[in-house]
Amino acid sequence: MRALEDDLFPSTPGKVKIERAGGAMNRQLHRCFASTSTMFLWALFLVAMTASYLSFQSFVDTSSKYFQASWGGLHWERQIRSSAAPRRPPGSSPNAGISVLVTGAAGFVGAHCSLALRKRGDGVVGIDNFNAYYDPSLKKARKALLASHGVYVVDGDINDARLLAKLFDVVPFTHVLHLAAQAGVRYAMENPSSYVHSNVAGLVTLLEACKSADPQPALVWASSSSVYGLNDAVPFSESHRTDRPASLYAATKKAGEEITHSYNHIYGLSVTGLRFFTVYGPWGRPDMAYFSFTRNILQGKPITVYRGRDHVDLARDFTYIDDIVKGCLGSLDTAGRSTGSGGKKRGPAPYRIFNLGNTSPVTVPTLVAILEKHLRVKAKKHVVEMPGNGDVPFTHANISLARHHLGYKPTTNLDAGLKKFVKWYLSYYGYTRGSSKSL
Ligand SMILES: O=C(O)[C@H]1O[C@H](OP(=O)(O)OP(=O)(O)OC[C@H]2O[C@@H](n3ccc(=O)[nH]c3=O)[C@H](O)[C@@H]2O)[C@H](O)[C@@H](O)[C@@H]1O
Repeated sequence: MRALEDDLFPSTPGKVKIERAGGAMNRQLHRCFASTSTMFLWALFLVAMTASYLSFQSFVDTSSKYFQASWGGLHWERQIRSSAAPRRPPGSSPNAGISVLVTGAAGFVGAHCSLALRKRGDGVVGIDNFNAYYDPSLKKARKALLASHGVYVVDGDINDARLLAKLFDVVPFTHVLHLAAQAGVRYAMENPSSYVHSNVAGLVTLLEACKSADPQPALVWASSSSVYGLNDAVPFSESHRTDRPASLYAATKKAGEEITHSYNHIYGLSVTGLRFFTVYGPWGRPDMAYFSFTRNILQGKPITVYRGRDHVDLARDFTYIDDIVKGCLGSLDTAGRSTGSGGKKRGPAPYRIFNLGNTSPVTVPTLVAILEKHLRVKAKKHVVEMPGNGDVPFTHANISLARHHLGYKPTTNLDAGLKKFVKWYLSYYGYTRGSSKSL
């Protein structure tokens, strides 16, 4: 047995060695195990530390976001309520007065409409994201002008569903005048996603808030003459084709018309879409031709005048801001009620589309000649073929429908309107006739 044992487990130095080696190995394994478990504990400790650090960071982030948020809090809510309260002049009906949420209130048309609504005693709350598409200081100046008339403009984005829900929570708005958008026909080739972000995603976020609000507001919003695209039947009438947009900008505005229709159909939201025709005037948009031409002419810089095929001048149905404001307010006043509440439709609601134009197109060279006259400076014109950038050769509005339903009747021609614009421009940018900055 022993021999067998010795055979099987020979008492050899090797065995002894093995035994010794096994003991050393055990000790090593033990040590190794001990150090592994120490390492494991350390790792656990580190993971726990990292996790608690991260959750502390996220707490700090969340709370600092909360504390830094430009909206929220009791004081903010008081400002919103006060701005939204109609203040009809003494003697008028106590029930009169609507409460309007104006998106894009620090924009050109938004600021003018907000002011006009406030002046006639309606409640107005604005929202604007003050983006840098053009000089935000002009938007801030418009905001300051509105503030001096008691209109509060929230610094926020229409894509912020929480902010919109909060606004509808604080105020039962009767109307939404939706003017926030990524504007500009040619910029769509440079920054296409900004058009989808504001004109499609932002619109849907706003519609979701409107449809869920109780009461549901009536919506009036800015579409565009650009939806007529390649349509060449003139003057452009609401019954004409709008399925051939010439630019992404136009396509997003056309999409907006379809999207608002679906919300009207499903949720009973009252919708009025307004197709604006090249709106201009004081406090205007620096990216538009009349504005940038004025700046360049005054600075002695050349202007680029596009010309259509076969040397035909481009023409626009330029529409003065005061006429557009009347069309917007007329739309708010005649918008039927939304029928739904809390996201449920209770019956059919109005869906309307109107052209808001001037009905007398003017060529771009004539626009330049009028500016030269009012500025008393000759322009350095650089005439080039119209690049394929989404521009259409002309626009011309038929406004019969708006005249009939809104009492819309434009009264300012391009010469009179540009005279007012130039007066504002010179004063706003500090030009005085005869001074060093003079004409
Ligand atoms: O009516 C509309 O739907 C659109 O009107 C304007 O678009 P647009 O008519 O292109 O206005 P401008 O950018 O002021 O251009 C007016 C005319 O001047 C021309 N132009 C523009 C810029 C320039 O450097 N040179 C030039 O000849 C354009 O081709 C166009 O014929 C607005 O910019 C859009 O936001 C709006 O939706």
